[in-house]
Amino acid sequence: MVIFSFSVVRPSIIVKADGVLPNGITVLTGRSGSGKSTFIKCIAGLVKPTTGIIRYDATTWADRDQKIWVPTQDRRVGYMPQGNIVFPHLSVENNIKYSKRGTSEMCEKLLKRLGLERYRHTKAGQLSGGEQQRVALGRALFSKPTILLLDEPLSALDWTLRKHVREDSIAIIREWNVPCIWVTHDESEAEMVGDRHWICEDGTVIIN
Ligand SMILES: Nc1ncnc2c1ncn2[C@@H]1O[C@H](COP(=O)(O)OP(=O)(O)OP(=O)(O)O)[C@@H](O)[C@H]1O
Repeated sequence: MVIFSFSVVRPSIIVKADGVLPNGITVLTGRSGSGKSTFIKCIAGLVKPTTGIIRYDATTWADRDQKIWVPTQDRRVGYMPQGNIVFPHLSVENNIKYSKRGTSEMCEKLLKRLGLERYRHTKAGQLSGGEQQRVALGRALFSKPTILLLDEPLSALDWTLRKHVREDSIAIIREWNVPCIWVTHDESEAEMVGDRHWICEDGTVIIN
């Protein structure tokens, strides 16, 4: 279980969060610039909080007072950033195996579950947007991460693809039973995706 109580001071905003991430899918919404990405980057180990702590079960990932900082590669988080989500010149299989943390068996299972078996040797850049999204999800799930952090996972897709990829992604996340934060600024998506809904308002993550 991830427990956090931290702040990040930015020139434009102070991002603050205090809570516990439960199992299931937690949707995080909020206006552009409200601090959503900064929040999940702190959990992922990509941004250092200015003050406070982040713990995963008995392990401290960050503690500013004690000067503890566990880098992202040692947290085993599945992080899917906004924007360019695949390595276009690598094959689908090598994209999924990029972290080298999982097993070949795990990769096979993901290729099958994500409907990507026939593309395993295809360069990821040659796939459609929805297929690339599934490759990125596979990469994030490879090695069964402790938590999954998805930053606007459907934003690159057109409306017709969104529904399909959204439903597929939710089903796979639930099957893999990994706690997930799903960031979106689309309110209708928020209603359809999560078990609970957190809101980021002017930097403060409001936990329900
Ligand atoms: N590395 C950085 N250095 C300084 N300021 C930053 C940095 N990263 C983000 N910020 C600022 O912090 C604020 C919050 O940014 P963040 O990306 O977390 O917002 P967001 O809610 O995810 O926005 P969006 O929905 O547009 O992606 C913004 O004002 C942004 O300009």
